[in-house]
Amino acid sequence: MSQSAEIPSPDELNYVTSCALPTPWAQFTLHAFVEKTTGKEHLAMVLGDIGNGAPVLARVHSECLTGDVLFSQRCDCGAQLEGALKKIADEGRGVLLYLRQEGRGIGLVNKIRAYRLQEAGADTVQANEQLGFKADQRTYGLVKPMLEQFGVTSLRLMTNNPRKIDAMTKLGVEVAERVPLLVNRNAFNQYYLDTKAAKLGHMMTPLTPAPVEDGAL
Ligand SMILES: Nc1nc2c(ncn2[C@@H]2O[C@H](COP(=O)(O)OP(=O)(O)OP(=O)(O)O)[C@@H](O)[C@H]2O)c(=O)[nH]1
Ligand SMILES: [Zn+2]
Repeated sequence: MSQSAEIPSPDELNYVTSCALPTPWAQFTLHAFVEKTTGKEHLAMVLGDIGNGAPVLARVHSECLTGDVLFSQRCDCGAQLEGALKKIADEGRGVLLYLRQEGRGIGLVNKIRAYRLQEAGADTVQANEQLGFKADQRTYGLVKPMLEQFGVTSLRLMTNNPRKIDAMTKLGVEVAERVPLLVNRNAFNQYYLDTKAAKLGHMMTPLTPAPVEDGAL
């Protein structure tokens, strides 16, 4: 399980350009970056004044073509993407980084291989390992220079993944608050979500409100 957070040298990432991106929930600005060594195109969707120093509502989202685009119910990615954009729109301020590390870093075709192994009985971690990969091959080093582009140093991070929070901290990006993103648990993904909680440490229990003291109401 590697989530190393090496900071790439500044010349590994090019900021290229931006455009308006109207969505059903708000009009974002879409910013394009290119990773020099791989040619991978990474994106940032920005809403409001995020460079004013206050912690920014943020989602660091890893690509999941099957969930984000093809409506797959095998995972929670598409619903998390939509939920995060809606939350940012509700607040009128925030950023979503869309990182092109499909399949926890193993790529789309290998993820489909992994799904086939899961249909034969492996869980999501075992399937990666049977293919010769670590459970999670992602890195988050690009997050720092992407956020620096917008003057952002502190996040209210929408995630259930404690290792993502650790990775941000190691990069020198403050996580001022974790905002849970619990969406779309269904019959097709409950084993996957339970495996993430059991083996990858995801926090899948809803935060309960603090108990109300007697006489407080
Ligand atoms: N290898 C593999 N990758 C998967 C599988 N299901 C989803 N993914 C990928 O996992 C990534 C999303 O990882 P998650 O652990 O769901 O989410 P996370 O971003 O780490 O955590 P959250 O912030 O709580 O959503 C995306 O890149 C998906 O393509 C699977 O069964 N096998
Ligand atoms: Zn997914």
